[in-house]
Amino acid sequence: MSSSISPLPLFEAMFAGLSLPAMIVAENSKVVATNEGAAALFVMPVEELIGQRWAGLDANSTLIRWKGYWRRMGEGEKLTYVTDIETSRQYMRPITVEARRVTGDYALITLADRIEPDITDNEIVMLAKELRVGRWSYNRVDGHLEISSVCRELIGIPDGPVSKLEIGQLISAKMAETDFVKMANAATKLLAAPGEASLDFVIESTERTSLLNFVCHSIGNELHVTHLYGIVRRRTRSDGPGSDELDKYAQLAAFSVDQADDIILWTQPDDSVVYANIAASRQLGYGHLELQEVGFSALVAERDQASTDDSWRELRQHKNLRREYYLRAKDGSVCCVEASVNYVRLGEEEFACIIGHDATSDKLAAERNRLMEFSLERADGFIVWVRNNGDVHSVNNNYLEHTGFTPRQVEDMQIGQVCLDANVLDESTWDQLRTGQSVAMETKIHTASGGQVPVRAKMNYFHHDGEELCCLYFTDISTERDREQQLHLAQTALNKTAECVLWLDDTYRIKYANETLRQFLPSEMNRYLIGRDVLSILPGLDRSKIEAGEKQEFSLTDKAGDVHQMQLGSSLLNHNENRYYVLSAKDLTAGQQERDELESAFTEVEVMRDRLRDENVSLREDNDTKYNVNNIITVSRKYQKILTQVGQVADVDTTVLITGETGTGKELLARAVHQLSAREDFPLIKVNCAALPESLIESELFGHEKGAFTGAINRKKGRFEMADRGTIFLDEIGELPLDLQAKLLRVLQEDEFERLGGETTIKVDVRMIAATNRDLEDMVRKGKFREDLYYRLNVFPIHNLPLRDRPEDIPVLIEYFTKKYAKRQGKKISKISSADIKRISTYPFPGNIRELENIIERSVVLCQSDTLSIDFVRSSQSVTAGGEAFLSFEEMQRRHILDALRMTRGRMTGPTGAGILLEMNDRTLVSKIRKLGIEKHEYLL
Ligand SMILES: Nc1ncnc2c1ncn2[C@@H]1O[C@H](COP(=O)(O)OP(=O)(O)OP(=O)(O)O)[C@@H](O)[C@H]1O
Repeated sequence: MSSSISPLPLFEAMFAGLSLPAMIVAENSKVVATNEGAAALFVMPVEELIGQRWAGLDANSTLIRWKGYWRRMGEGEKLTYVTDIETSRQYMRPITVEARRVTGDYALITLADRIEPDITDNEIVMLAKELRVGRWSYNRVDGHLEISSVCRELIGIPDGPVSKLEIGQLISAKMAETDFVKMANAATKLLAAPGEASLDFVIESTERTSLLNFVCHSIGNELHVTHLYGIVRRRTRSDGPGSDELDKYAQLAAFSVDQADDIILWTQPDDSVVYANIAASRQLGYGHLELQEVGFSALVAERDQASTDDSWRELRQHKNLRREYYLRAKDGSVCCVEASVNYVRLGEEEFACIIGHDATSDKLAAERNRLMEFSLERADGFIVWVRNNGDVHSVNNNYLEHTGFTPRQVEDMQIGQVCLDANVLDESTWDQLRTGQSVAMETKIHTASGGQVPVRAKMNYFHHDGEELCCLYFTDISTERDREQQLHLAQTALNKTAECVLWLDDTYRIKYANETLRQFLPSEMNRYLIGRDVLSILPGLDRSKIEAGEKQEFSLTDKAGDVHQMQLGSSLLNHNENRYYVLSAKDLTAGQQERDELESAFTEVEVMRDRLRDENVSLREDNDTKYNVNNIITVSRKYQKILTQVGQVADVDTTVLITGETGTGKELLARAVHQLSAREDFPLIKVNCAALPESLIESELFGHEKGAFTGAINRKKGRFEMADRGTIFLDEIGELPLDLQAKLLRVLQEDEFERLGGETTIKVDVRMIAATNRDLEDMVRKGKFREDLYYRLNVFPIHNLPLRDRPEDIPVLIEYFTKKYAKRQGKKISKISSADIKRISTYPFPGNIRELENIIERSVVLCQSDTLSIDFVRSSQSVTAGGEAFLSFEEMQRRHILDALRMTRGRMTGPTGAGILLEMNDRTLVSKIRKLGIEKHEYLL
């Protein structure tokens, strides 16, 4: 240091060796001394500076301003301000000035270059930013925490003041639990004693996931750690102790495993868990360290050391296994994990690396799907899924089975080919479906054979795989419709019958009353009829007779006050495990009315006859369907009563006994009962008891086991078994041998029997209808028919009328049979000779409708024109053997048998019977007599 003037001797000593730029300035602002530091700032020698005015060197000052500073310094104030000085190179240099008075006449000015510290600070910040290194420090003594902006950015801490607690919460939310535990452990160690730590962790944010490196130092004195500081930076290629490629891949692998969606667990033969990734910790609800503590056996239900050893043995052998584990989470819930278990050996150590995924929801979904499929394929309904352009998407099996379409045909189908109503799925229906409502309607669906099935359709909307679908669920309502119709017919018949019909329950309360009865009763009584005790309506009735099924007479006063004498019959019905009494009462005083009705029926017949007589009347196009129930043709009012009985009994499971002469249509009635019953969809099995050889009847009815008798080479089902759930029709029941009558009775009573040669008891659910043209009551009296069986069969008797008692049916039957046989024989017959109809109508028809049918069939065969002449001559009794007409073979047999019967006084069988005379087996003769329609009155005259 050098100076020209040295006003103060201390000056040299003060400035010696100081690099701090300084100068002594007098009150007049002249520099009286300075040093090398100051000279360096001004880039000029010390000598040049001395003598210059400070107010001039300070580029922003003037003498006046200097005077002002001087005065303020005189009041003891130290002045600090920033300004610029002009260097010898004429650059302005920013500096910070500190000035204070050192004596009365001088001031000491020290100068600091503002460029260098700013540059250094900025350089550090720039570097930190560039390298993405964040600084942080924590002063434990005063609690001050400082976090640099880079550090905040890397971790995701918002700007502004944050507390330690907030930082802890923020970090734990963004960090995997395993990492957070690692970091907390490191911090605990560093707070206990000075040291350093470096660890990697993953920060997850919505924008990205970053792998960061955290370096921390702690310093302090002998007593405690006072400071923690460190950096946070992004993990880069050159970071960490191993900076080679291997290390990079190891870190990437570790990261991937940690973050994988699959559950990854590494276990060892002692069932310890050495590693669990984030997904495993999260799924099982255990922290990383907790999992290591509890071990694998605590997670797997029913696992003990023996089963662990077995698993390890298997794993060592196969190296890779597929397993399904039910893992128990910390909260007790169980999840199903489908895993691949891999065997890994590192040196001496063995590991099982379990990689699996939570299959609980998959399993539930798969199970639900299986159940859905199962239900759909077994659904009674037909299911069709349709796209919103009308294309069929898919159908269920039931649809294919019932419509007969093949899956291939269905692929190209449109809704219009599925159901009759092509607009069933129009835009407005789709709109309605989209709101979540289901739409229902009745329509018909097409079958592959061109038929149509009436259905009820229910439509529902659903969205599947980005596609709009409508699920149409069709229910077949054809049986429902038929049944409704049948029910309607039966009810109408019941209401139209001339008899009053009542059903009572077993406490004699009225369950049903038909219209005919209601006509008698005053309206207020009608209103409350159902549920009332029958005696309160018909007080004259005798309960005990109802119970015994005996006939009784009582008087009934009608609403007009007229008294009617009624005859009542009753029968007991068992239906659906309930007992009912069916009462029917006939108005005996209504004889006149009946005669009137008969007369009007005759008039009707007369009209019809007239029409036919009216010169070869044309055949009508259709039979009057009003009288056509299951092909039973009649216009007779008397016959209507029989049909009413059929309607009454059809739907109750009662045994029916149909009696009547041969050929009157007993079998037809039996079929009608079956068809109108709920058993209609099951078989009606007919057994002709007269036509079976005696030795085979038993095996026919009840079946036989293999080897039961010679010729029984196979096991065979009997008719009763075949009729299970349906109806068995025992025709000619009067011909059943006595021993079989006993067996039949057992079936009737207990619904069970054994096969011939068999020991197993077979149970069946069969409804029985029996028919006979014999007088069973008479047979009972003569001991030829079991009385108990007779009562059992006679629960609901229907007596069929001979044709001669309903001659009004003859013309319509002729018409019916003519059409039937003309069609069958491919003939065109449009008229019938009216003279012939007149002639034949007086014939007594011992063979009844069958005989008439045969006559018409034969006439149609012989018919050569469009007008039918009835070939009546050959059947007529008026033709004698010696007459011009040649007798038919049948008629000749008939007469021959009649002659034999007359000779034996009607005895058919046995040593003095007609069978011996005719050299015919008794059974064949009986059957023949019946077939030919030979009646008692013909030979017992
Ligand atoms: N009302 C009717 N309408 C049309 N056809 C009838 C009618 N009644 C009977 N038939 C016909 O007459 C023939 C004889 O009827 P069915 O066999 O039912 O009589 P059946 O009384 O059972 O005779 P059998 O006692 O000899 O067994 C059958 O072809 C039947 O179709």
